[in-house]
Amino acid sequence: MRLLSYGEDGCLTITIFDDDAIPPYAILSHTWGADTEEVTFADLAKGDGKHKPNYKKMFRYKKMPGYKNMPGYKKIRFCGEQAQLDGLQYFWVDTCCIDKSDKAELFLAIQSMFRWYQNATKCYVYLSDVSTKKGKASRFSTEIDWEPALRSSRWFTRGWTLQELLAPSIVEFFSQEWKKLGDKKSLKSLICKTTSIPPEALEGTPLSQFSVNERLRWREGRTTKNKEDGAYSLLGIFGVDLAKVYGEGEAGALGRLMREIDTSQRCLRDMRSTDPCDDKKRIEDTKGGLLADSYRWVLDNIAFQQWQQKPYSRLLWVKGDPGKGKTMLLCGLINELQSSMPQSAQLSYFFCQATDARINSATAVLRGLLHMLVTRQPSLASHIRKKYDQGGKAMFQDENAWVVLTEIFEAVLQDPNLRITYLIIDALDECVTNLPKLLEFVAKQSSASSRVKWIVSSRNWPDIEAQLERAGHKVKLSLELNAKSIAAAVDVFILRKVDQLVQEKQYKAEVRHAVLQHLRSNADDTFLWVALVCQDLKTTPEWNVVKRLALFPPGLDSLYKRMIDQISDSNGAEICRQVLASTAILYRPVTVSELVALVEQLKDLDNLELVREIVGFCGSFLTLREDTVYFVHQSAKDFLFAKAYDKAFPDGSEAIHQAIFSRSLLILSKTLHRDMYSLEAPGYSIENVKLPETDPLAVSRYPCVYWIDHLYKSKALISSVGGLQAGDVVNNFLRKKYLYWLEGLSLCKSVGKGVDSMEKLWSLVQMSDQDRLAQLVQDARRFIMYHKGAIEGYPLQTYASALLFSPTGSLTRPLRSGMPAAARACRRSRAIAVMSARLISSLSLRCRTLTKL
Ligand SMILES: Nc1ncnc2c1ncn2[C@@H]1O[C@H](COP(=O)(O)OP(=O)(O)OP(=O)(O)O)[C@@H](O)[C@H]1O
Repeated sequence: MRLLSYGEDGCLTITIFDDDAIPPYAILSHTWGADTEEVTFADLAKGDGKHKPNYKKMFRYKKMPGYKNMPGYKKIRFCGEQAQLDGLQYFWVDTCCIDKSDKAELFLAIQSMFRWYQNATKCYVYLSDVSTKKGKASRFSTEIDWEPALRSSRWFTRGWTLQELLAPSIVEFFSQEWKKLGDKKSLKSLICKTTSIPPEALEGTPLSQFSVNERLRWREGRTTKNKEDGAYSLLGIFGVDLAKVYGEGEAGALGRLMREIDTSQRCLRDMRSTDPCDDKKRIEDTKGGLLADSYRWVLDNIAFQQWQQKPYSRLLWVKGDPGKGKTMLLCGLINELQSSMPQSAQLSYFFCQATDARINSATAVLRGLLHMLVTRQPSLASHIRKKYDQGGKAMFQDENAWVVLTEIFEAVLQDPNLRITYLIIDALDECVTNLPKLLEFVAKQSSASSRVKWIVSSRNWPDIEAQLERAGHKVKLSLELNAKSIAAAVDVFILRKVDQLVQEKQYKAEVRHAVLQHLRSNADDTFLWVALVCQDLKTTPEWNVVKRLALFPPGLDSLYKRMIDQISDSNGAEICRQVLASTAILYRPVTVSELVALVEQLKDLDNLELVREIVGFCGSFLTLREDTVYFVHQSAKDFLFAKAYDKAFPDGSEAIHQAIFSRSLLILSKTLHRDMYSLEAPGYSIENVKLPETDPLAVSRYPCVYWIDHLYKSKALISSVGGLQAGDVVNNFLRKKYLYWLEGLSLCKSVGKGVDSMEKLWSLVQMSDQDRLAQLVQDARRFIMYHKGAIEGYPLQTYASALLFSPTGSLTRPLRSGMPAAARACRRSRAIAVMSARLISSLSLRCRTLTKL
C-alpha cells in the first residue's frame, strides 16, 4: 500500500508498505473533479523515472513541485494537515496513491479498497460543495446553516462513497474551508435520512447482518463514472470478489455480482451448524442469567492481564472443577472483550455442549468459529470458497471434513489481512467427538499468529492438560488456585440469589439469615451447588425452608444423590425415572411434545401441562426453557451415568435406547408420506421451502434424524434374543417408508446425517447375520450416497431423478414409496404427456425462430 506523508521540509513523500507493516494512517473520501484537476500518481512520480514501484520494500519518491498548482492538490494538503493534527504521519488519497495506468495494480486496488478504508484510523470526507462561509448569514453570525448543502452534496450521489461511509469506524465530514462539520456518529440522523441507511449500519453492526436487498437499496440513486463500477463498488459491502471486466456493461457486472453473492451465501449457509450467539444467549438464560459481579474478578487477575497485555501470551486456559463457573466466566469475558476491543478487532466463539449433537464435535467447533469469523470479516471467505467451489456442502460433513476445515482455518489464520482476532472455545471437555484432534489443533495454532489470541476452558482433565502443555505462549488460570476470588464471587452470587428468594417468597428475617448461613457454610466455592439449592427452595413453602436446608449436604455429588433418592421415593417415581433416563440418552434437547411422542409412558397423557409437571418433579435434574427440556447442568447428567446408573437405568441404558428406537419407527410410520409439505413439483428447491403453519413433521424431526443412532446403541439387531424381530421391524420400515424417510431427511435438512446413519446401519447389519436385510440396507445405503446432492437440494427428487437414475437391479427402485401400481402407471402417463407437450411447444418455438432467421 502506498501512503503519503509530509517530510520535515514540507515536501510530499510517497512510501510503499508491505501488507503486514502498514502504519496507522488517515484516508480521504471525496468526489473526483475533472481529470485535469486531480493530482495523479504520474504527477507525483514525474521526473523520478528511475524508481519503479516495488511492493517488496519501502522507498521514497522525490518531491515534484509542479503538481502543487493543480486544484486537486488542495484536498491532498487538507488530508495531510488534518492527519498531522490528529497525530497521524501517513495518509492515503486515491487520486495519487494508485497507479491507474497499471491495470493489474488498479484491479488489486479496487479489490483492496474496502479494507483500506476499513483499516484507516480516520476517514476525512472532503466536501468541496459544502461551505460554511458563503451566502446569506444570519444577523448574529457570519456562518450559514450548512445542513441543507450537506444533505444535497454530490458526495451522497456517488457509488464509491457508499463504502467509504460504511467501512471506516471513524468518518469525519469537512467543508470546503476545511472546517469540521461533525462525524458519522454526530451526523447520524442526517446521514440516515439522506441515504436511507439504518443507524445500526453506521454504528458498526457487521454488514452481513443486513439482507442483500437492503444493502442493494443503499446504492439507489448513486452513480459511477464507469458503469461497471456500480457493481464493483459493492464488492466490499457484500464481502465478495469479482474479476474486473470493463466493457461488460452494468447489467453484466451486476448479474455476475448477484451470482457471486448467491454462491457465497449458500457457502455460508452450508457451513453454519449453529449460531454461537444464539447458543450463548440460550446458555445464559438456561443458567439463570449472567451476573457481572460474579465474573468481573477475572479482569484484575494476573494471568488474565498477562494474556491480554503481553504479545507473547496467546493462549489463556481457564480450568476448574464442575460448576465452578467457567462457562459463565467466558460469557462475561466475551461481553467485556466485545465492548472494550477496537472496532477493527473481531471475536469468534463457540460453546461445546455434550448434550447437543450439533455442538459436541471438533468439526462443529471449527465450523462455528469459521462461520462467525467470515461473517465478521467477509474477505476471509475466499479461503473457504477455494474448497467449497470444488467440494460443495459435502466438504463440511464427510469423512474428510476435519482435514479440509483445518486447512481452511490455517489459511485464515495466516491471512495477512486477518484483523486482530480473539477466538474463544468453552468446555473442551464437552467435545465428544475428536477431542484429541481439536486439542492438538489448538495447541499448534495458538502460537501461529501474533494477531490471534485464544481463550479455552475445560475441567481439570489430565488428558487436556497433557495436550495443551505442548502449546507455547500459554497462560493457565486455575479457578481452584484463585480460591479467594472465587469465594468472593460465589458470595456475591449467594447474596443475589437469596435476595431474589426473599422477594419472591417474602421470607422473614430469620429465614433469610438461616438460608444465607447454610449456603455460605456449604457452597465450597461452587456456584452450581448454590444455584441448585436455590432452585429447590423456590418451590419450598416458607414454613418448611429451614427444615429443608438440612437436606442439602455440601458437595455436588452428595446433593445429586439426595435428589435422585428423593425422586425414587416419590409417588411418580417410575414415570420420573423414565423421563430422566430418556432425556439423558437423547441426542439433543427436545420439546415437551417431542418428549411425549418419544417416551412410551407419556403417550396417554393428552395434556401437555401434566408432562410439564412431571418434568418439574425431576426439577433438580431437568429444567424447561421455551418448552424445551434441558438437563440443569452437564454435571447432573454425568452423575446419573457415573454414580446413579443402577437407579436411572435399572435395565441398562440399552433398554431405553431400544424403547426410543421403537417409538421412533412408530411415529415415522404414522407421519411419513409422499410430499409432506405439498411442494408438488420435483424441482421445488429446499431453499424455497417454508415451514407449514401446522408442521406435519413437528414430532417426527427427532426420530427422522436419530432413529438409527438409538437402534445402534440398543444393540437390538445383534442380540441373540430379539435380533430377528428387530431386523423384521427395520426391514418393514425400509420397504414401506424408505423413500418417504429420505424426503423427510431433506425437509429436516439432515441428508448428510442420513448418509452417516446408513453407514452405521450397514455396519450393524453386517454383524447381525441377516442376509436379506443386509442386501436391502446395502442397496439403500448406495441409493442415498449417490443421490444425496439431488435429494438434499430438492426433497421430491427422491421420487424423480433419484429413482430414474438408479440401476434397474436396485432393490430400492421397486420400493416406489409404496404407491399402488395402478396409481404409478397413471402418474407416469400423465408425466409423459406433460413432458411431450412441453417438448413440442419448445420445438415449435425453435422452428419459428429459425424460419424468421
Ligand atoms: N457469573 C455468573 N452469573 C450468574 N450465574 C453464575 C455465574 N457463574 C456461575 N453461575 C451459576 O453457576 C452455575 C454453574 O456455572 P457454569 O456452568 O459456568 O460452571 P462450569 O464451571 O462451566 O461447570 P462445568 O465444568 O460442569 O460445565 C450456572 O448454572 C449458574 O447458575
